[in-house]
Amino acid sequence: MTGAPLLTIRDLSVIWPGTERPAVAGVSLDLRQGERLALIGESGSGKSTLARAIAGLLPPRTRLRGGLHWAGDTPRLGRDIGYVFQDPGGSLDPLLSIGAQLVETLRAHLPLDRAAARDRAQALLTQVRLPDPAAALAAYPHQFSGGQRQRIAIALAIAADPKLLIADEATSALDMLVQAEITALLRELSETRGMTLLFITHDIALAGGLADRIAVMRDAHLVEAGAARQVIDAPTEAYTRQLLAAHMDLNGPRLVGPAPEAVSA
Ligand SMILES: Nc1ncnc2c1ncn2[C@@H]1O[C@H](COP(=O)(O)OP(=O)(O)OP(=O)(O)O)[C@@H](O)[C@H]1O
Repeated sequence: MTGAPLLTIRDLSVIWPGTERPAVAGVSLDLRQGERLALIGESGSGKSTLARAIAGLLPPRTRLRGGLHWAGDTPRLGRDIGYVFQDPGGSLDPLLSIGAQLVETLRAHLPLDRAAARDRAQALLTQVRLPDPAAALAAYPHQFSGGQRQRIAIALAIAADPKLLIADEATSALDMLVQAEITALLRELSETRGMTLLFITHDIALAGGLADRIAVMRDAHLVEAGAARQVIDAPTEAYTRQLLAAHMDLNGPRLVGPAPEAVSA
């Protein structure tokens, strides 16, 4: 179930340093507590820029207009907001064991001694379904597959129990089977923790299988936002219909339905 607004975005525009054209232009959108919102649109439409604005991850000289209004205190990245990037390498230090990275992150945000942090690290690796979590604590990032590294990056992102997790094309570099597994994991984590999920993808089918609501961006603007089923079954915008048609032609999986793991063969 989704609840009260977590974040209200009003007329937000973002211009990157050294550029003149807004990468996000006049976007208004609400993010509700506990919901899964998919942000879709083609490459360059402004999805990551919007996500970075929400996470406070834009460089200092970025020009920002309009408002981001949080319910409660302004959240801190890493503590209240978790961010998972397309390339898990961006979040993982190749020279540190997985256990050391998780313990460091946990102790930076929570009042835990080393032993308690290590127990919590192992529990997190269990939650993201990494095989043999105890052994994984002593291993290094290069010893894992791309999908496993992404599971570890997700464990790091949720370590401090954030209220919002942003998955920015987090499954795009993975093959289809692993992509479905990671998407199912993100759904499960958001459900069991009551954590809001902002899922960014250019894949409307993936969005439909995961999200409560879908927001569609095109050329820096938000062109459509609504319940996932409504956006997919009865899109109001020609651009959304184009995105759907492009996917239909690929004869892809059903667009709205149970999580991928629950679909019978
Ligand atoms: N670091 C940056 N400096 C300057 N301009 C940027 C930067 N990052 C993105 N942009 C510009 O902002 C616009 C929106 O890009 P953005 O990455 O937000 O789109 P996107 O929809 O997330 O695309 P993709 O799916 O390829 O990541 C593009 O014109 C892009 O060139």
